[in-house]
Amino acid sequence: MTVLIEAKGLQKTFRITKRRTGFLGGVRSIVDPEVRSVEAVRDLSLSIQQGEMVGLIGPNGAGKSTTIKMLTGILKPTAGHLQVAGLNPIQQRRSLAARIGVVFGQRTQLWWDLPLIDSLQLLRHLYRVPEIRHRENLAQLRKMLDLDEFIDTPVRQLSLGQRMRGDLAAALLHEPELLYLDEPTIGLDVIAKARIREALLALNTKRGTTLLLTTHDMDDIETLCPRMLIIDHGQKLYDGTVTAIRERFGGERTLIATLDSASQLPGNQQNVPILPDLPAGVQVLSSDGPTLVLSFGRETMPAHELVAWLGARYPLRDVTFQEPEVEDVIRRIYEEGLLLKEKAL
Ligand SMILES: Nc1ncnc2c1ncn2[C@@H]1O[C@H](COP(=O)(O)OP(=O)(O)OP(=O)(O)O)[C@@H](O)[C@H]1O
Repeated sequence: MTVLIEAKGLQKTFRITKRRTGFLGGVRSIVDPEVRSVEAVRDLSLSIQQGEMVGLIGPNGAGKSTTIKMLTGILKPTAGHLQVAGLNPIQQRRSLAARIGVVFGQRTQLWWDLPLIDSLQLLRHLYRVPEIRHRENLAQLRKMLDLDEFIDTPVRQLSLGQRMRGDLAAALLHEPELLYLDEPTIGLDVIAKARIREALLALNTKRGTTLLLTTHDMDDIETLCPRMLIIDHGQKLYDGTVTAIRERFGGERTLIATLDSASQLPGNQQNVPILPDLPAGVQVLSSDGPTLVLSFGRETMPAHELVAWLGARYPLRDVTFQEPEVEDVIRRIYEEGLLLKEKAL
């Protein structure tokens, strides 16, 4: 396995000059500036192998964009060691540009007034791609991203989803081995999101392209990224799978049991059924006719034991389980600072 991104103790501190108010304040700000430091990225270490698909998530201001900008050579780290594709992003920025592609969901690298095809032709010269290679590549991308229906349309007239497919094509024309995507599905409808995700998966399987994406959409992570990095306050707080984080912080699971319709359960005043001798850690949340909704902790009781307990006492017709939504788990992690607390211990 080849390591494509290697960062050790990466640090980025911005120095911001605070402006004082009023005329005299303005003069004082020039003579005696008040400087404040923002530690956007702190002691970040990570290693990404060729062919991986990694999601970078974190709340607003966590340090995601700053990290990506350092990895692409746009920003110089304040401290730490960084190698991308065997290169130093700052000292070898031009060589690195030929090996990576970048897509920003909120910005475009296409020429607004030109038909998409013209932008895709122009980029050949910017990236200095030989003509034959460019032609073959463009043909492949037209097919993979379904560009033909709008390739002759000026970029300003494209829908957001079409423009995003155009931007992806633009970033892939020089066949980068590593693609950074910043919010690739932002603002897209469900169908357009699905198309982008399909294209990214195809890119990874067919070309073996390594993907590193930042997103606030947990569906992007669930469909695309076996590995997820969570950063907050500039620190890496988690590096692992979505499943594992759900197991650690997912809290209660839900069991929906449908009993034989004839069975009657005695209820309390709020009409929530009372199940005598309910095992510890299990709670009745609600009921609707023969359907019971129970919550139970994943540590306190294995799911099959709860089904066996119910089945021994009530005529069961059907059972289904619901895991907490990853979206909710991540929201709790941010709001309650769960990983930050762990790191501080
Ligand atoms: N050029 C800059 N000058 C000063 N401070 C900056 C600069 N760029 C980012 N910051 C600060 O660094 C911190 C991290 O910002 P960054 O843009 O990396 O966060 P992010 O995780 O990408 O956020 P979002 O999800 O909102 O895009 C923030 O406090 C931000 O205000």
